[in-house]
Amino acid sequence: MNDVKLTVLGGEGTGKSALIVRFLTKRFIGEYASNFESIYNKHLFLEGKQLNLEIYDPCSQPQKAKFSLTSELHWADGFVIVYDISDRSSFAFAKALIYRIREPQTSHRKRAVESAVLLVGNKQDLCHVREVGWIEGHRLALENRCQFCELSAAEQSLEVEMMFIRLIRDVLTNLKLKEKRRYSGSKSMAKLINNVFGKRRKSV
Ligand SMILES: Nc1nc2c(ncn2[C@@H]2O[C@H](COP(=O)(O)OP(=O)(O)OP(=O)(O)O)[C@@H](O)[C@H]2O)c(=O)[nH]1
Repeated sequence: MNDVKLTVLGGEGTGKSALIVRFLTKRFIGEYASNFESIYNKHLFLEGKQLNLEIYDPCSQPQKAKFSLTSELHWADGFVIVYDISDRSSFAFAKALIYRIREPQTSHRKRAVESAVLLVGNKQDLCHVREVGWIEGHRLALENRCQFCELSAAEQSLEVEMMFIRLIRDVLTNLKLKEKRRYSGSKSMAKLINNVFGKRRKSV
């Protein structure tokens, strides 16, 4: 069984818990406890594989969230970065998070392949008080090799599900790529050893 680990990050009150709960239960409750962190588990069958999905919902710690994040960055295979389309400051925060994830020393220290990231503009039902345009979100995502969508955890169950599935598919593609690189890496090492020692043996 493949393990897929996702972390949902974003500013305070952007709807991180609402999105996770919507995905897991198809329900929108309205108010969610925000003073403790949780890891949710779900078994999924996708692309012919049984998956053990873990979703980490950190409690809101705005100071910490901005620049430390070290354990989250090492734990997760993929990130959902959430902002609220009716709150510009949450977009600035999402931008800082994306830059942190894409910092060269973060993305290359441990990883052969970049983490999958999906930027979400939540609360689309509040578009009458919109402060962040669709194009801004799209551009930020494009410039940082992220997927992008706008949706409403409050009103759209299917879209929320499709958003998570999209990210999980990206994570699976990355895992395959990593496996392929590891395999071709060990193959070229074997070839190198064979060239060096094989040739020597012939000339003795
Ligand atoms: N209108 C609207 N409200 C939403 C939506 N999603 C979440 N909310 C509301 O936004 C508030 C915050 O939602 P949460 O899911 O607790 O947000 P959070 O990011 O987990 O919050 P913290 O953990 O405190 O940072 C709640 O009152 C939700 O009901 C949405 O799509 N539309």
